[in-house]
Amino acid sequence: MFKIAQFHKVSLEQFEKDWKDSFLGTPDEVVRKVYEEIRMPARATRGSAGYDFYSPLEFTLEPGKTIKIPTGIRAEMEEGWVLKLYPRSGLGFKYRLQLNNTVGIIDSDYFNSDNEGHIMAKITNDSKENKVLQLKAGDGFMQGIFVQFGITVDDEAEGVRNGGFGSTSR
Ligand SMILES: O=c1ccn([C@H]2C[C@H](O)[C@@H](COP(=O)(O)OP(=O)(O)OP(=O)(O)O)O2)c(=O)[nH]1
Repeated sequence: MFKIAQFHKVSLEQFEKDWKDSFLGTPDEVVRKVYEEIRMPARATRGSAGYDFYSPLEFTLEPGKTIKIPTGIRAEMEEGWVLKLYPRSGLGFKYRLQLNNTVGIIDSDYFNSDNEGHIMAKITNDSKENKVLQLKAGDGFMQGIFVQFGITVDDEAEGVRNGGFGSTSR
């Protein structure tokens, strides 16, 4: 096993900012309680590849609907590794739960961004059978897998990331 990463919580200040961006008008004390109860991602078994990410809130997602979840989590990892995010298989099977970006790519240098490398999850219930997804706070909804990658022999990338979602072409 390669022990190359560590999950952390983002700061309360960063969490409040990103939470209010998704859920405008949430009272401060509610955001603080959500923050305190954030569960760190964990593997279910010794042989599991995926770290389950747990929902910080209870929510219902009708077919066709989307939600952006600030996870409260940042991932520190060695260079040469990437954290890939996927829906939990069970929810994919039942509800065709999708990440809007199909697979979430968390770069190792996202960790030092101004937003602390706060991992966001945008998910959609893509059920074709009209199934309504209901999750409680603390339920796993997504899994993250650390993967090692290579680069080309003539690679000269030297830029420094700050942020995500198109940040490197801004
Ligand atoms: O589901 C996701 C996917 C990405 N990110 C963050 C981490 C990642 O390091 C950063 C940029 O993601 P990516 O490289 O996939 O985005 P891009 O559209 O190629 O933009 P960039 O130019 O910032 O690389 O956004 C998330 O928080 N959640």
